[in-house]
Amino acid sequence: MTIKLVTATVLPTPFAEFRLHGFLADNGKEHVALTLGDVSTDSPVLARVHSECLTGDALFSLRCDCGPQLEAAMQKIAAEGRGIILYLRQEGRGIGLINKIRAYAEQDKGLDTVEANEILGFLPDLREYDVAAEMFKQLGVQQIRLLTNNPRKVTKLTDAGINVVERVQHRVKTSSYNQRYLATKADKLGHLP
Ligand SMILES: Nc1nc2c(ncn2[C@@H]2O[C@H](COP(=O)(O)OP(=O)(O)OP(=O)(O)O)[C@@H](O)[C@H]2O)c(=O)[nH]1
Ligand SMILES: [Zn+2]
Repeated sequence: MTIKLVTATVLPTPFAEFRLHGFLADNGKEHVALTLGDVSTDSPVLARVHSECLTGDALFSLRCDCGPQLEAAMQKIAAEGRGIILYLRQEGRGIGLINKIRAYAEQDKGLDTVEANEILGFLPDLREYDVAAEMFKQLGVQQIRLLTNNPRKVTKLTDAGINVVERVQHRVKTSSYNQRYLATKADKLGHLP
């Protein structure tokens, strides 16, 4: 897998004026990184590795906690004045948008998120993080403090060669709609409460 940093620009947001870096991978996928401040010094950088969730990030879905997690990451980084968000295009834990909608339809019939993936013939989580390691490297990021509740993500990023020096809890408010989704993450996917 090779990925190239193609271009960068300023991205003003309600939280801070970030820098937006556009990457193109050799499989045609386009990924982005948002940075604030100088992330290339050796002091550990507050970081979020966020997997695309169109429904949660853009359509305000209450089925998951992705949108509020993205917003909270931007706020926390703005408050520190330094940090990075990798926005990776691995929708639906890697199964893609249409398959995620299929999985939601199975969940409507009573399955949990893991069972729904399995009935469609997918492993529960197909995400890969080599691309993240390469993006951090190209932006000069040496050590990160990772915003996540997912210890498997820490392991996978470490295996991909990223120096995760700290896990920073990244819990957001829950609702009645995403309670089962969060419970399944804790029970079956090893997420911390
Ligand atoms: N297959 C599938 N993917 C889902 C479902 N709900 C959310 N997702 C995807 O899950 C991804 C986010 O992963 P999560 O498991 O919520 O969280 P995480 O990134 O592992 O851990 P955190 O860092 O704590 O957020 C996004 O790509 C979502 O599109 C679902 O029901 N089925
Ligand atoms: Zn989501």
